Amino acid sequence: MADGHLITREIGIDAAHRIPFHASKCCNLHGHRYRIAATCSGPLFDAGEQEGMVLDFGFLKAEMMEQIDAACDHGMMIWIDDPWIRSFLALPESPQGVATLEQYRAEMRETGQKLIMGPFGKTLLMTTVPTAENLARHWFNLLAPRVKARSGNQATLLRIDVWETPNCVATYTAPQVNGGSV
Ligand SMILES: Nc1nc2c(c(=O)[nH]1)N=C([C@H](O)[C@H](O)COP(=O)(O)OP(=O)(O)OP(=O)(O)O)CN2
Repeated sequence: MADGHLITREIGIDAAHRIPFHASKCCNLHGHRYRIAATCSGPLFDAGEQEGMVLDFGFLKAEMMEQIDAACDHGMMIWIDDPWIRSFLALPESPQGVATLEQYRAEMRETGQKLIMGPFGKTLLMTTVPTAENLARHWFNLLAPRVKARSGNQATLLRIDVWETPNCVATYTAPQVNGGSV
């Protein structure tokens, strides 16, 4: 970690989700005010508009809004294998319904998500159950290359913190911070 500098930017979104196999209330479709914080490290720019910065907070916000807010705010985040998926998407139990789901799955392979306007409005289909842990890892994977690109490869996304309630936070950290190999 170069020079000891860390920066953190936070955004908030309102979104609905459900945890299908949760034994208690969380299997119901319900909403949260999520708080999401992205922390980056890197050397300080020594010239130009970002002189003295790891990465302009404005650039980090713009990327978080594009990657997270645009896809999720005031929408539903639904697991593509949720047992209720056909109801959420109003898909018939027919070969055509099965084909539509297969098509979505194929389109989700690269990014782990697909945004659609479904019968209930903005719907983000996800390849994992939308727990706070999975959301933290998913958003980390989307943002990490954007942080690199915005900083000319100088800054590194270190962690994403996702508060599902004011009292519950899940954190995903970069592999080297976890002690694994990069
Ligand atoms: N490790 C995780 N545990 C739970 C998750 C999760 O994503 N990761 N999610 C849920 C539910 O979505 C639920 O909405 C939150 O659960 P809970 O903390 O029980 O909800 P409260 O309303 O009681 O939260 P307060 O902070 O006390 O208001 C469940 N578990």
